[in-house]
Amino acid sequence: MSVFTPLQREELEVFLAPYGLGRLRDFEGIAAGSENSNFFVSLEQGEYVLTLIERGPSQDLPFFIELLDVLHRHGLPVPYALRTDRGEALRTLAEKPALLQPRLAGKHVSAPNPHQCAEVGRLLARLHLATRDHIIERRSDRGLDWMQEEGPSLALSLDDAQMPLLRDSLAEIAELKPKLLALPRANLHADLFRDNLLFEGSHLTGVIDFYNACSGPMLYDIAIALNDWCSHPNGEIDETRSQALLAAYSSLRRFTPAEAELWRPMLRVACVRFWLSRLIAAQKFAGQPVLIKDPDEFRRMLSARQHCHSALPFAF
Ligand SMILES: Nc1ncnc2c1ncn2[C@@H]1O[C@H](COP(=O)(O)OP(=O)(O)O)[C@@H](O)[C@H]1O
Ligand SMILES: N[C@@H](CCOP(=O)(O)O)C(=O)O
Repeated sequence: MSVFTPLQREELEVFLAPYGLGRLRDFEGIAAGSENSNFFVSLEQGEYVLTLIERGPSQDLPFFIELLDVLHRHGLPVPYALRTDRGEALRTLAEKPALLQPRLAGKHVSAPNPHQCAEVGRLLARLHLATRDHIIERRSDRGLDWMQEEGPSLALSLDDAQMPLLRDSLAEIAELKPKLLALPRANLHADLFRDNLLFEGSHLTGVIDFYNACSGPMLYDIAIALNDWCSHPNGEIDETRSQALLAAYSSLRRFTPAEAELWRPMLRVACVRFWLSRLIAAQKFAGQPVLIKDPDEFRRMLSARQHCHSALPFAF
């Protein structure tokens, strides 16, 4: 699944020629992923990934290209867009916007250890430090406004046991929104899940899938990552992994008192965001051959975040 647009060898050869990376050796569609068509492409000069953008805000592609250029210049292992001999990054193939990027080494980790969580924390801090002084503005299309728009009708579709949890969380978001939006900002990955990072052992070798990247409160990015990297299956936080991630982050950027105060609510906001998007996806793609992630994972997490004791280290 997830090659929505198959490619012929001849059209790919024509597309690749202006990059000057040698002849096409081989290519294959990538089964993982759910949004775009991705291909591993082997050329004489190395290994690459070709992405055809299938859906989503294609008018925002210049934002993603610029952000990835900035992060690449700061030494982060990101899939920046390669340029042709005419300097073009964003091109067209099979009538879709197309980008060629370096193939990053490594594999996804499904059961992370504390060392890997510390790498995630350092990576996030580096991403935020690289962008906070020159933020490239992009409003998230799944931000607080979106949660407030989509949440109430989705709450009505839940059973009586689940509805109050979502309804109360939406009320908390409405109450805290001005404070949340006033937190220190930077560019965010905003989807730093396990399936968007690559590792070789405990060494982080790649961060991919920037299509949710935006500008916003850094704390939100940390909460999104921590929920996915440091939770038990029942939704409770794994304290060892969580402390490893937060300590590594704060060794590069210290947390502020406002961030410390809003940390637990922010963990809940990050749960609501993905609970809602998974509920929507489950309704929209029901019965279709599309990877549908379990919405209930975030219901359990949100429930566990009602009474969690997680705290940020070293806030001043
Ligand atoms: N630059 C890259 N280097 C190595 N692997 C990549 C790269 N980009 C994508 N992949 C692989 O392709 C898969 C799907 O990519 P992803 O960006 O998550 O797709 P989608 O946008 O469809 O969700 C990833 O899980 C990863 O295995
Ligand atoms: N990582 C997310 C999927 C990305 O979010 P989306 O809103 O762009 O679908 C998840 O695991 O739900």
